[in-house]
Amino acid sequence: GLPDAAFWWKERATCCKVRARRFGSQRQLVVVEPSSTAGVAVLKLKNLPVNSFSLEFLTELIINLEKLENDKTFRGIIITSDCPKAFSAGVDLREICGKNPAHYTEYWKVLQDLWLRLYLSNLVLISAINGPCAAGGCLIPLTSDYRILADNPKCLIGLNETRLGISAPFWFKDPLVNIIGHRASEHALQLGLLFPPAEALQVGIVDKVVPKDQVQSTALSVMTQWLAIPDHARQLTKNMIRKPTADLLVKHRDTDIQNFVSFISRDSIQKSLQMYLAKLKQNKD
Ligand SMILES: CCCCCCCCCC/C=C\CC(=O)SCCNC(=O)CCNC(=O)[C@H](O)C(C)(C)COP(=O)(O)OP(=O)(O)OC[C@H]1O[C@@H](n2cnc3c(N)ncnc32)[C@H](O)[C@@H]1OP(=O)(O)O
Repeated sequence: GLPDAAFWWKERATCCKVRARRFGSQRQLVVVEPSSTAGVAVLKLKNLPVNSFSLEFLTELIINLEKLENDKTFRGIIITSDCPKAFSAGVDLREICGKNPAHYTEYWKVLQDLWLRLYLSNLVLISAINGPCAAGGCLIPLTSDYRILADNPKCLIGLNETRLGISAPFWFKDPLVNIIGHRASEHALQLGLLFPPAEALQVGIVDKVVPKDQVQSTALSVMTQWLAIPDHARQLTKNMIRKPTADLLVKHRDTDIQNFVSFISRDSIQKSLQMYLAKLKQNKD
């Protein structure tokens, strides 16, 4: 069972709803549609231009995931992007640059919430990665049960944090190690590698590479295979495999937040994030 996580979810769900009311935005940043396959929802990320994780976007994402988790008609979710430029550009650098410790604390808690909600989901999660996917953006694929990447040279995927002068948190590193192994993670994380599709498949950070126009249909056919397994057996097995990794975050959330806030508040870290953001703005196509 998941008593610790269940407790956190209940408490955090209330916080999310309060936060959602605070934003009161008219923009729909997450679109949920039923698919042609019964019991399967397609969740489209739509925070233009690059699905960077703003606090508002994270909040909307968590609320939608919670609704799907609690709706017994759904057994699986395909997560994809509705932004032509990216699957996700990861953490919105404006959320972790030039703000105060209270803001960093709130932001990190919400990012942890998203990770827990995804990693311990009872539903089958398939990432249909139809665009570039960098750093924090990999949170969704790495917590999914299966990853399909579009075969396009622009569709780079990986944890490139070190290139920004920061380090991926342990709860990004652990799923990566679980998926691609210790040595490959050591290499990929230290060098901040962003893998093009063929290399991503070879190292194992994705399970399948298909032409971009087949990502969605492939996700549906893979989902059908996963849904052929009785839910209770699959869920018990998923939980058995993932619980030790999830427990590390559940048990050390507060320390992790403190570490993040003190790390991100350093002048040297702020400077290198600002430089990276400025470089992104210069390198326009
Ligand atoms: C003791 C230790 C404790 C633990 C410490 C933890 C430390 C922190 C860990 C933080 C965890 C994760 C970090 C991250 O996720 S950082 C984000 C990393 N992301 C990236 O490197 C991707 C950056 N983006 C791109 O490479 C490209 O934008 C793209 C996705 C490939 C798309 O390219 P494009 O040419 O099609 O579009 P582009 O013009 O670049 O972008 C459009 C506009 O979007 C802005 N933008 C892009 N990415 C971000 C972002 N992540 N945050 C904010 N804004 C972003 C970009 O600047 C453009 O804006 P504008 O149009 O110029 O205004």
